[in-house]
Amino acid sequence: MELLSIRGGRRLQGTVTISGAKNSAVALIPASILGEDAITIENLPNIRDVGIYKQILEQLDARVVHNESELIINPAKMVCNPVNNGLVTELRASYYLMGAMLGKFGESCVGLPGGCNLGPRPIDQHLKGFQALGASIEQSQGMIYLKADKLIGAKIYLDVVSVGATINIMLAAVKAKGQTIIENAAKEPEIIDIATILTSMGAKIKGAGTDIIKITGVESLGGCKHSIIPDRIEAGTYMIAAAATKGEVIIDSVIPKHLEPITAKLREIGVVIEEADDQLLIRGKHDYRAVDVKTLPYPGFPTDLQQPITTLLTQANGCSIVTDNIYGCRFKHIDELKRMGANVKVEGRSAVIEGSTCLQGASVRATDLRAGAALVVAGLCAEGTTSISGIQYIDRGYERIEDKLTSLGAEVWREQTDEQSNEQSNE
Ligand SMILES: CC(=O)N[C@H]1[C@@H](OP(=O)(O)OP(=O)(O)OC[C@H]2O[C@@H](n3ccc(=O)[nH]c3=O)[C@H](O)[C@@H]2O)O[C@H](CO)[C@@H](O)[C@@H]1O
Ligand SMILES: C=C(OP(=O)(O)O)C(=O)O
Repeated sequence: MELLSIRGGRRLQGTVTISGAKNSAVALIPASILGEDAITIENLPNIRDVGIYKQILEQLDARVVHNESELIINPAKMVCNPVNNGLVTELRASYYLMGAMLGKFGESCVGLPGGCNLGPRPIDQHLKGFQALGASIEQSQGMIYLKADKLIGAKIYLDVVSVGATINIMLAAVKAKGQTIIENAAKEPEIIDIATILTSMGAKIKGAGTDIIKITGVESLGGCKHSIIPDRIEAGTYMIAAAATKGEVIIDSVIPKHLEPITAKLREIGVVIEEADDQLLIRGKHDYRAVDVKTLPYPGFPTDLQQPITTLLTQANGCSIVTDNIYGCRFKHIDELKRMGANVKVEGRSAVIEGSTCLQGASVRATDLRAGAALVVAGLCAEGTTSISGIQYIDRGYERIEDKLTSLGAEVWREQTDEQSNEQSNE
């Protein structure tokens, strides 16, 4: 079993460069199959989810060339086979193959997605969108089969604001006949990123980043070159880690606007933050205030940072309440934080944190990606050594985490133990 071990208590200092966004990368890759020509994706994060997507496309006979942070995808010879192997359950974003293959071939047969187990994660809004565009839907043995003789633009009102459904419907609609209108669309920066690549390929999309997106279908799409936006969740994680260790860190290559919900909350806690063009300077303090955090769709506070900020709030004086309005069960990290001495209890969809606590190193288990991030932050500010198992989850979304932290002065290393992992799959 592989462990990530951290000897805590060191202030993080220096500069960390943020990679391209995971949640963009895993949508840009399937978006690339919609064109007739090759697509080049730059600023690609070197993370596990990207590696898995690359394998899935290769199994469908797309030509994929990967050079460090660049991916070239040529879908010319791609085939419309069922995608039913274990790979689709390794990540959430495999659901984008449904929309992308439906848009490209008029049909798709894809297994139900995996991704972090955060409680129920239905895809009913994706399916409602495909159906509105004219697709028939059959579900059997964990596979969703979609087919449309012709996709025709439609007006689709999403019952819940969903990142995945918004992007998936865009992918299916860019080549549909006529106009598609997505109402109550998600507004995350990653949605704009996907609209940008599709537009560069020749699609007609208006309103991405607002809650009404209008897509006018085109006959065909071509190739282009696209650079992925910075990962606001990776950036937020390093901002929180810098604050938790009372460090002084420059978060480089970011879009500060995308980080506003996080910057505002950290300032409320007492962290000093200075903004420059594409950098943020985080200056930690010794005294933090307890605050309440409520996750919401963008531009609200992101659910993907709910777990790491819970760790930071163990270092604040008083009682903080962190409520997850997106995933009410996203609290598997709490039992692990308790092993490290945190005084936290879960009440419904909230974590109630009494601080401040001097965390103690322990052996803990990452049960999902951001639970892993929360435990890394805890390990960095704890006394003694913390050993985290389940690091395949952390590797889903953080590029070279131990190198980046080491360059900031942390003592972090990977190690193999003889112990067998009793990890189940993501599901
Ligand atoms: C690959 C990717 O981009 N993952 C992100 C994406 O996940 P994902 O796309 O799965 O999340 P959604 O935005 O779709 O989910 C938001 C909420 O809507 C619900 N819902 C969603 C779809 C649906 O058809 N029916 C339904 O009820 C979900 O259960 C959840 O409560 O957005 C989440 C919310 O910001 C992030 O945590 C994930 O990191
Ligand atoms: C929940 C996450 O990812 P996914 O949707 O890919 O499981 C995440 O990035 O925190």
